[in-house]
Amino acid sequence: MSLLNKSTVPSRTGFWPNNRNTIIGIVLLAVGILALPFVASSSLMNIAVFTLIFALPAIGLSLLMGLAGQVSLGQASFFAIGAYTHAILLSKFDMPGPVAAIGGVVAAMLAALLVGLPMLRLRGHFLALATLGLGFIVMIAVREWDFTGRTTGIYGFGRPEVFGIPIDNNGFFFWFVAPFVLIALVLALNLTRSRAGRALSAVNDSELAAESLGVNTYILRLKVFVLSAAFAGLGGVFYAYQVQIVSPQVAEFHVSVEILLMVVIGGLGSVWGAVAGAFIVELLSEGLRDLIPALIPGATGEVQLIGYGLVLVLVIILLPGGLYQAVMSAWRAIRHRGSRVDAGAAPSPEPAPSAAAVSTAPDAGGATDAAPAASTPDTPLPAVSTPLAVGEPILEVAGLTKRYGGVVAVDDVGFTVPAGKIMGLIGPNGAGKTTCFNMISGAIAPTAGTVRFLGEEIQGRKPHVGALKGLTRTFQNLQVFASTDVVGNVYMGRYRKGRAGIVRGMLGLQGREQYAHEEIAREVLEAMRLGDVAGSGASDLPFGRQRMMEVCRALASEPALLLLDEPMAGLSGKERDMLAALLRRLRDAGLTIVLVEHDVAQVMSLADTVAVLDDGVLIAHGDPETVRNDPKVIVAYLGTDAEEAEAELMELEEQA
Ligand SMILES: Nc1ncnc2c1ncn2[C@@H]1O[C@H](COP(=O)(O)OP(=O)(O)OP(=O)(O)O)[C@@H](O)[C@H]1O
Repeated sequence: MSLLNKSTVPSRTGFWPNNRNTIIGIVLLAVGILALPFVASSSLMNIAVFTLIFALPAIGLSLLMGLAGQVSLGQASFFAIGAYTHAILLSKFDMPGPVAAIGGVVAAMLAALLVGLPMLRLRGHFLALATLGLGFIVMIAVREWDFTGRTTGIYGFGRPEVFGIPIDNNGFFFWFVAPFVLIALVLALNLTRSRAGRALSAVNDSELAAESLGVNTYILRLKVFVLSAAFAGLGGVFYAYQVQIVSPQVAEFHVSVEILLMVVIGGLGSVWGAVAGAFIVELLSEGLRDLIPALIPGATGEVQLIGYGLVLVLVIILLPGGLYQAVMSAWRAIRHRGSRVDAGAAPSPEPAPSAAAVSTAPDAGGATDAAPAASTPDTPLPAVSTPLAVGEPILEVAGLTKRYGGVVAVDDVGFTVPAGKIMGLIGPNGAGKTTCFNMISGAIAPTAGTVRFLGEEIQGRKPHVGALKGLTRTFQNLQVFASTDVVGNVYMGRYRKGRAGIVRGMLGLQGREQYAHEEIAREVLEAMRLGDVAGSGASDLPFGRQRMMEVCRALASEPALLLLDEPMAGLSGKERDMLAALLRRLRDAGLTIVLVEHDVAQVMSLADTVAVLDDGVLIAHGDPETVRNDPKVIVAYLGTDAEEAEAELMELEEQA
């Protein structure tokens, strides 16, 4: 079983991990680790051992902060829990080393579960505060509790042995820890590139969009928090072995700051960076230990913390992306220079237009002159799921109400959407259309009323509940996953169709599934004429193309019900026509669509039924012809003067 992602299905563009580079990196690191004890001085060996020990909690924190976007100020508490549990199991319960080590890791994970269960439901910086609090609780508890040896700590346990050989010098210990760090590194790298890792990044970019594609953000964050604690606990186990005494010092706040510094110096989100950061902080710590007493006679640990603080501030100001950013910039500069030299030596025949050039074409909507591909019946159509026969009720909304204080945004709205049909939801600005969508999709909870999707009540449930059953949406205010490219965004649409979780992701056992989903994402992009920008950064696209990309992302999920919130806003005329043609074809293929749109002419020509909201109230619902001629709609939607409104309607009809 390989620990690296592997698949017999190749990725066409390197969207998925470049295993070759990872393997080269790991092999170089392993060779360095093997050689170091032969060449390093004893002080360098000491730094190297602590680098490996602290690389473990740093890797864990980099997953939590860089990938999941959750700040923890208490990584030292999980490190300490791992160290104390291990030491106690060894010294007080005479447990074998491996069992005590597993005990240390499990105890750290359980503590994380206890803290994470309530805290990860909250948004913002609550986790940072909770972990800070946990850090103080652990520190005070171990200092005051007889069982943990109060200020003296736990000591008197043996060193590890491998095949009867005691690991009793720095060189051996370094080799003893190294395989665990290498494995942790590979597992973490695999995770960042896996379905779960991509989902975590997506949650970090837009929690709402990720939820709306089926990601259970709470559970995913909780899992990565517990995983991060497991890495920290393992680091604590090795620390206990190396130092041979576990005292309250290990749980102090400055240890958490050190680990945080490692991750920030290395570059948030870069697993390699966390290891490099661990080395730099250990060097720095050694340097500050000598430098600070020389500068300030009698200075102790607290002053060292000021040194860390200064470095942290400097890194954040001067190099916010850390070492990772610096190395990547240097690498890009070298490659750029290399390609310039090549170009000067031998001019290439016909340079292909770059994706970036395509994406930044002057046409704001990104439209091209060629005939819209998706409007022709022979162009491929994204798959849809059709759980019901055409005409059966797929979405039933009753008494839906949303109050914001005195404002009634949506007032007792009810309608039924039949499967395989398009329903237009129109109304003047502020009528309550988006609020309705938000309640149907689960983005907000209604004050009253019910939403039934495929016969199940989903009102007040998180968006992933409906999404997993096939309810997908787009957003009026675009929700782009800015940290990835266009195909990466559309791949996330496939989330509900995937199965691989965190463990499979870490073990790299999901390549086939990933590549298959990537292929589907590309096919959807091709069908929507976005294939040329598949590799471009999502946030580099012009507005109109970002909107189309969101539609692609929703379609990639093979929805049964698609909620489109103003999908035509910002699109060029040709793109609107293309989208309208595509929606018709999707409807004919069995997809149910609810469309909020200000382009009334398009809605009237597209929709099978139209519902009209005005001031939160449903004032009309029926076929387009009836709705168009409804006096309430004419007055409420187009103005108070009925004659003028009639004239405008005629104009719209002509346009349609
Ligand atoms: N979070 C909120 N707090 C208070 N009022 C809100 C909130 N969200 C929406 N509203 C109000 O609810 C009403 C309906 O807003 P909503 O955005 O649903 O309308 P809309 O029909 O989608 O408008 P538009 O076509 O301009 O997007 C508006 O009066 C709006 O100001």
